[in-house]
Amino acid sequence: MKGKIVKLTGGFYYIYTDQRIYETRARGNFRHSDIKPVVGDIVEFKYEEDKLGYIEEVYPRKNILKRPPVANVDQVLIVVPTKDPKYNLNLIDKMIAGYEGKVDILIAINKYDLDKEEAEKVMAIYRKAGFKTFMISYKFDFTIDLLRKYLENKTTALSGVSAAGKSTIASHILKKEIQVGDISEKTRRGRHTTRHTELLFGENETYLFDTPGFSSLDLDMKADDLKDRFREFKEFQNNCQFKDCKHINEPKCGIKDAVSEDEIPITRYNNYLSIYNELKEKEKY
Ligand SMILES: Nc1nc2c(ncn2[C@@H]2O[C@H](COP(=O)(O)OP(=O)(O)OP(=O)(O)O)[C@@H](O)[C@H]2O)c(=O)[nH]1
Ligand SMILES: [Zn+2]
Repeated sequence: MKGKIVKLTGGFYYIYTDQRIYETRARGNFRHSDIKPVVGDIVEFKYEEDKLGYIEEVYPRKNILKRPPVANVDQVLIVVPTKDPKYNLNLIDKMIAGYEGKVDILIAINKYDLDKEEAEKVMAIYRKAGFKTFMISYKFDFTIDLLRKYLENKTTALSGVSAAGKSTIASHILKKEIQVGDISEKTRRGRHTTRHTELLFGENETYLFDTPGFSSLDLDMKADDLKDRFREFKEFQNNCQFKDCKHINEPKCGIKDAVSEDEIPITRYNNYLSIYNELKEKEKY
């Protein structure tokens, strides 16, 4: 049978086909190959009534993301919490660099009810950098209604730190109940955390991957390629004196000029430098 993996938990895959979910274990070809089925994969599987099924084959993927580990995605929605926990722009820019060129990116500044001014500040940075950016809160329906339009007829992976509000957003977008965490006042950490990735769906062909949060990220790329993962650099790089300008120490750099003229957000440029250095450091070993 052919179906789509909608959930992976405890070594079992849950496969959806013909209005039914089948439980299987990954087996066969996979044991010794480096293809590991992930949520979102279209697979061929065997199943007999009252027996655990198994996956035989993974169909070619449109794409696959490392973080979160999902396949066949149209876009990612990066969820940035305004507060509780406060956003980390360095991590956001790293996430963006990881996705850029692979999959479309949307950004949602969440929990803006907690500090509207702060949320507007962050939104301005990403709008200026050229991203479709939303300011949302489940407390204001119209913000969710607007976002929903951009998620219809698409498969979207939610991505963001723990307690950013991914499950809350999924639940309001899909108008379904999904267990979400309480912020524990003491630790400021989400108490219920999503531990597995699951593909959820709602009206108008809206598919969402709710995924576990993460707090750090290892980028898999060369430091010298990082500049191509900052989309707003493109417009200004022709002003650089050197064709292979890294926009760091070179004289007459179009990117540095754009930063000082406030055409490129300074936080984006500073994070470019720090991620660049981190990648260079890794290349030494
Ligand atoms: N004030 C406010 N709180 C929110 C908002 N969205 C989510 N929260 C709260 O933030 C906490 C964490 O939300 P979750 O939806 O569990 O976060 P998550 O990103 O799914 O977290 P993980 O599953 O751990 O990755 C919960 O207590 C939510 O009620 C919002 O728009 N405003
Ligand atoms: Zn330059």
